[in-house]
Amino acid sequence: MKNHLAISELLDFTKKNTFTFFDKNKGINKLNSFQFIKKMWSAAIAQNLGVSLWREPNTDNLQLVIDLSQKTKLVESDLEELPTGFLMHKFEKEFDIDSKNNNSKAYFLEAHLYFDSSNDFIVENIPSKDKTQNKQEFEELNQTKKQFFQKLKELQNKKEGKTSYFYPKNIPTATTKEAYNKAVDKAIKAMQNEEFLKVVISRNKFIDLDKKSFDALEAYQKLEQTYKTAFVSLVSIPLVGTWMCATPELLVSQDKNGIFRTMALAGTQSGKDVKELKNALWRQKEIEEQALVSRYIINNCFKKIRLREYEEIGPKTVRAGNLLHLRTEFLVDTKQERFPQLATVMLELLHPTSAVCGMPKEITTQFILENENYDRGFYAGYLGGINFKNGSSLYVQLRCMQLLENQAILYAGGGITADSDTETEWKETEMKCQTIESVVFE
Ligand SMILES: C=C(O[C@@H]1C=C(C(=O)O)C=C[C@H]1O)C(=O)O
Repeated sequence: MKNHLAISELLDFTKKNTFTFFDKNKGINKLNSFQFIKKMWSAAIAQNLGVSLWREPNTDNLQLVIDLSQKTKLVESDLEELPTGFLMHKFEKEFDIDSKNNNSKAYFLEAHLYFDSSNDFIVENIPSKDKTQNKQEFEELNQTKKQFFQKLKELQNKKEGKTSYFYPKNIPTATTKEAYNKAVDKAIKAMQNEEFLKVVISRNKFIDLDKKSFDALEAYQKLEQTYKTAFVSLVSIPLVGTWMCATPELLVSQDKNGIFRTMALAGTQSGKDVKELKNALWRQKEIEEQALVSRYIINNCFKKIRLREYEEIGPKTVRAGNLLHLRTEFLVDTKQERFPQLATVMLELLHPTSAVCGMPKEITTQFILENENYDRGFYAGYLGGINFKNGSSLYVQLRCMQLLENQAILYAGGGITADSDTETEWKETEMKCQTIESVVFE
C-alpha cells in the first residue's frame, strides 16, 4: 500500500512544537508508523545522533527518542532533576572523576524529538533559550534539528537499505564454557564455605551476522511482536554502541498517579512442558533464590528508608518467552506516603539487584568482576524512558544482545547457590540466549 509521507505534510506545522506527518484523511496505522520509524532511525544515525526505540510491556505503542545534542551524555540517575528522555546504565557503576560527588552515572538521551506510534505527530522538545546552557547550545540544537529533517526528507522516497547503527571499534572479549564453568565452580565452593549466599555468573555468546539477511530494525520488530509482555528496546548511541533487549524484569517505575512499582524476579525453568502456569512446580533452590531477592527489597530497601506501607503480590509463576520465573511485585502509593522521590531512591538502593548480582551485594560484585573475565557492558544494567506523561519505567537489561559491525553478542547469566550444578546452569544460560536467538537468528 502506498503511504509515502509528503514532504509538504512533514513540514506542516499545526501546533507549536508539533507537526503532522501523515495524511490526516488516511490516518495512521502501525505499518506506516514502523516505516516512518525506520526513516527517522536512519536519519538520526546518519546525523551521528543517539536514538532509542522501545515498547512498554503489554502495550502496542512504539516510542522513539532522538537526542539532537551530538554529545554522549553521562548523568546521575536522578529522576527529579533530569528532563524527559531515555536512560541506560551499565551493570557496573561508572563514576565521573571530575564530578564533585561520587554518584554512579548513566548514559542519557534527551527527548529533543519524541515520536509515539499512537500519535500522528512528533513532539519537539528543545529547551528554551534560557534553559539551555547558553545561546550557542540552543542554536546548535535547532541547527541539528534542521539538518535532521533535511536528511529525513532526503530519505523520504529512497528505498530502504539495511539499518545502520553505532558500534565500537574494539571487539569485546568472548567468554568460553571452560571459563564460565571455572567461575561457577569457584562460586559454589565459596558458598559452601559460607562466604556469600548467592551470586549471578554470566557469559556472552558471539554470533556472526549474515549481513545479507540481518537487519537491526527488522530483528527488533520480530522481538517486539513475539514478546508482548516484555519491555523491548533498541538503543544506539555514538561512541557507546547498540543494544537490543526483550526483558521481563522491571527495576523501578513510577506512573503519573505516583504509584511506584518494583519486582523480585528470579528462579528459572523451561516453560516448554508447562501448559498452565498454575501447574508449574518449583524446587527449594529456586524458591529460596527468589525469596532472597524479595527479602532484599523489604529489609535492605523499604525498611532502610522507613517505608512501611506497601503492597506485595506473589510470588507467582510468570512466563517470559520460552522460560518461567518466579515473581513478586511490590507497589507503593508515593502520594499517600509523601515520598515523590521514591523511584530515584530505590534505583540507587536496588541496582544491581541480587537477581543479576548477588547477596551480599559488595562481596558478590567483587567476585563477579574478578571471576567472570569479560565485560558485561550494559547487560544487567538498567534502561528505560523517564519523565514522560505517564511517568518513568526502568527495566533490567536482560535477554539482550549488543550489535557489532559483523557480529552480535548475546549475554546471559543465572543465579548460583551452594546447591547449583554447573552443567545445569550452563544450559540455563543457553535457554536464556534462545529468547533472542530463536526469534532473530533461526
Ligand atoms: C541473569 C538473568 O536473569 C535473571 C536471573 C534469573 C535466575 O537466576 O533464575 C531469573 C531472572 C532474571 O532475574 C539473565 O537473563 O541473564
